[in-house]
Amino acid sequence: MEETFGARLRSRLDKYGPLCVGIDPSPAQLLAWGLDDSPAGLEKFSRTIVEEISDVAAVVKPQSAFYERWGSRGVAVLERTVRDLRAAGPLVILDAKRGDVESTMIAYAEAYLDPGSPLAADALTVSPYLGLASLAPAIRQAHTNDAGLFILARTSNPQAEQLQSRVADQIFDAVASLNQGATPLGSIGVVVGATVADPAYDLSRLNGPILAPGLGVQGASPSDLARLFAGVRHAVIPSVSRAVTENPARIREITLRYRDDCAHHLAS
Ligand SMILES: O=C(O)c1cc(=O)[nH]c(=O)n1[C@@H]1O[C@H](COP(=O)(O)O)[C@@H](O)[C@H]1O
Repeated sequence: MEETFGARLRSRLDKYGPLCVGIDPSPAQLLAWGLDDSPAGLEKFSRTIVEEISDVAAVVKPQSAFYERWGSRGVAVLERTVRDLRAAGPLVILDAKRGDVESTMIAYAEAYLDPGSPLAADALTVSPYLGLASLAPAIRQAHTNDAGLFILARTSNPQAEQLQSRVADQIFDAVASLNQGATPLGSIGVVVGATVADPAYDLSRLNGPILAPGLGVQGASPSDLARLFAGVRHAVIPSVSRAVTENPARIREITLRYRDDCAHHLAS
């Protein structure tokens, strides 16, 4: 039997330090690199990041939207990127934020979490806004395939608070019960933005990973992590995309700097 996603994540974070590098090949990023906004540009951007950081980043998170812009040619680049990353070592969280009625959720779960799928990743971001129970097929698929999920709970964008603050605790309760008894870490994670001013949530019950995007361009810095995630620092995966990848000549250097800064601020 393979190790669970939570176990693989625990050992990768322990070995490489707490950081997820996001691959977000937006038109602006491609332009900054002097690349065409085209599938060939996506390919060069993605391949360069895979080569620069696979041996130093615990986790990598490609953003599906930027590949989907190019239809099947973009998705083909995403497939290669996910496959190359997994072969090189990092765990891959595919950021597609899927969520739908149960029957459709079965298909999303197969598309991203079945090891036989061309887009199979280690974990997927999912949205709970069709009801936590609608995510059941993805949870089943994750458990069957030793994969993981990251459920949006309190996202990094300023528009999120009014809606999400009403339901975030329900999501944390559900995730806590899904991860009960898992060692060394559950495979069902949550997303809590590093930009959140005062979360006031008890995250210690989760027994699962916390993906924390929002570092860099969205305004959070590694020093925010310690206060925000006091008591659960060992389970945090800080995530940064544009701030690490905007200059192709400095990807590795800036990745190492973020990684070491995050490790410093998350040391318990
Ligand atoms: O699920 C995510 O990764 C995510 C959740 C969230 O709350 N906020 C957030 O920014 N993200 C994603 O993380 C990335 C952030 O990119 P940067 O702002 O360039 O670091 C984007 O791909 C977002 O879609």
